Amino acid sequence: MQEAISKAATLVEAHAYIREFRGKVVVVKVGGSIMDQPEALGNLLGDVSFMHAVGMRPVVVHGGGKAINAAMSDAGLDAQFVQGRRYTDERTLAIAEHVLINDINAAAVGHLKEAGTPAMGLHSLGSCVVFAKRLTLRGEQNRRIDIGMVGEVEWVNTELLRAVLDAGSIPVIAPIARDPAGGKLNINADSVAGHVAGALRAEKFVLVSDTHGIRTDPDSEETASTLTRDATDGLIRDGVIDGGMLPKVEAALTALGGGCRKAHIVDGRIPHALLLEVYTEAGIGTEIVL
Ligand SMILES: Nc1ncnc2c1ncn2[C@@H]1O[C@H](COP(=O)(O)OP(=O)(O)O)[C@@H](O)[C@H]1O
Ligand SMILES: CC(=O)N[C@@H](CCC(=O)OP(=O)(O)O)C(=O)O
Repeated sequence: MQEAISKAATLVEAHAYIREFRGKVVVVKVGGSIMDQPEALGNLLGDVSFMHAVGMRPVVVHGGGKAINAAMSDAGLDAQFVQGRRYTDERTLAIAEHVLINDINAAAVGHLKEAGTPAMGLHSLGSCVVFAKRLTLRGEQNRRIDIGMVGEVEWVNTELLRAVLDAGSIPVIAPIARDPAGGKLNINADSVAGHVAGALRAEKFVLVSDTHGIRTDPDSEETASTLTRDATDGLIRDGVIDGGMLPKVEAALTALGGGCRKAHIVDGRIPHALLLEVYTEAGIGTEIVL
């Protein structure tokens, strides 16, 4: 009986948030890191379906870095990353596009549809909503680093995204962009998601990854519940935030700078991490604030 009563209390707690967030856009970035667990993607998209059912307007942006690594290894190619971005030559781009769109995007749309939720894949092999120019990274002494066919977002087609949302469907975006000449560029999925969240002025931007949040100490697993831009700058300088966390922090700041209200990094290995973040008082993970 006590268990049943506490379930009802959870529903009552969620009710206030359901009302607050009805009609609001939430951009959910699903990291490739959680796709190792066979059930994880389906479970997470089950939560996204729940959000849709209670009136939010979710937009999904997915990665797939680990699956691209595996496909590159099968093709005899070594994966190389610079500042969290994959060095991308023509063969790598073709592999990334295939894995991201034919495998992961199709699976994500399939999971949502199976859960009875309308969803539409938006990507470079169909209706693309992300347009980019070539990214130049800077290294020591401001030296230019060429990482090949990698893009930085210039423009997001919010009109098409809003049309899909208005039709009651969930846009599912893969991180390959088109450039002005009609070519294609590989983009880190966090960066795509940050620009989408900013351009849509989303209520929330949730990056779902394989860490409890952002570690603030190299010798401990402890993570911060909130971090300011200045604090993240310091942690990047000290090397505590590095690798795959760099584009996440940058994406959160891009989203907030564009007018998104809140940005969080949560652990997709925790069941229902997304629902805990959005619909309970406690929240989880790390919130980044300006
Ligand atoms: N300060 C930090 N706190 C947490 N994770 C960090 C930090 N710095 C680097 N990382 C790394 O970032 C990884 C998440 O990035 P990534 O592997 O690209 O995930 P995803 O596939 O979800 O985008 C973590 O697993 C961790 O190894
Ligand atoms: C340029 C670049 O790095 N693109 C990424 C796109 C996928 C991605 O970002 O996947 P995760 O979210 O799983 O890391 C890549 O090729 O891995």
